[in-house]
Amino acid sequence: MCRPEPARHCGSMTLIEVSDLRKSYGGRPVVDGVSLAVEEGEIFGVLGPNGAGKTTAVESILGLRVPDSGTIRVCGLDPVADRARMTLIVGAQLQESELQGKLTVAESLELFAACYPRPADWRTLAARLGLEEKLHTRFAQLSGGQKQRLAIALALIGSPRVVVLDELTTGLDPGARREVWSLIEDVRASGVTIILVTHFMEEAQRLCDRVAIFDRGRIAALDTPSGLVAQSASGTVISFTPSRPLEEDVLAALPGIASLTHHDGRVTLAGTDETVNAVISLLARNRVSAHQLRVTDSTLDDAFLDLTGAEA
Ligand SMILES: Nc1ncnc2c1ncn2[C@@H]1O[C@H](COP(=O)(O)OP(=O)(O)OP(=O)(O)O)[C@@H](O)[C@H]1O
Repeated sequence: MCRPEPARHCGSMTLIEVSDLRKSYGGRPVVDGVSLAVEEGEIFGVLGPNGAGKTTAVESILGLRVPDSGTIRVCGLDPVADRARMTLIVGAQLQESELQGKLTVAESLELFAACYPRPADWRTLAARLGLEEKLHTRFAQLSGGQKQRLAIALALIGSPRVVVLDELTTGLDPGARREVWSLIEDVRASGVTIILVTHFMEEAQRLCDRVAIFDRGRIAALDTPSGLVAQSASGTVISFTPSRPLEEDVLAALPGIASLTHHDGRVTLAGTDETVNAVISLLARNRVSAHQLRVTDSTLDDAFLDLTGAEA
């Protein structure tokens, strides 16, 4: 069995291996041949539009759903056949986790700690997650952010080697979301491998070492956040209002150009760095000045949109 190891060894060892995973509901494939590998110590992001199969895939990795076919190994264990040993290695915060409303934070932590042979010290964990002041508050009285912190604490109580966080920050205000992000970074720094299912591009960009973009049950792309952005068809966008009109066919022939639009006298071109340089030379050659010149790089949002056709 894998033993917990405190240091971060990103890329040193494959901890989770999924090969050709398939799952259908009512004859409709919702996970359709997914293969991926998660390395020890990384934060692996799972993104995708609603219904793309993210939760089905992740809950299959946890052994909570039985795949139709394919293989999954977590630290060498089969999540379904080795369910008991899996629970000692993997912690999870799942979508819409709810606790009995009358349980206090301390009671919940104590109760969950009692389920594991080598639990983390729940008081230390509560302090680390900023729940010290709330130990005697009932679950029903906690704010959304405090409930999420408790969910992270409960996912970590068994000293897991891998933790799965599904839509951890949905429903949180931007301040609470940022606080949870730094908690996740602390958890990663302590050597825990994290699978993070999220709808927030900023969250994925900030936290994830690699991201799999799911679309209709398949992985549409798998790369680092910056690798995905580089794959985006939008590339670099330059927009400006020229002091006098430029010839359409000259603009359309610029190197690396992916798209050209005009709106209210404003020209917008998507392309590459080469396109931007060519636009600047063209303007200079023709003694045309550019008002409100803006150059922006595409973001993970653009990559998501290009790859799935859906708004993040
Ligand atoms: N137990 C089930 N029975 C029938 N259909 C299901 C079941 N679980 C999921 N589905 C269907 O499978 C598809 C994928 O669902 P899943 O929850 O895995 O998607 P998701 O990518 O996590 O979506 P979201 O971002 O909305 O959480 C959806 O169309 C869903 O309705």
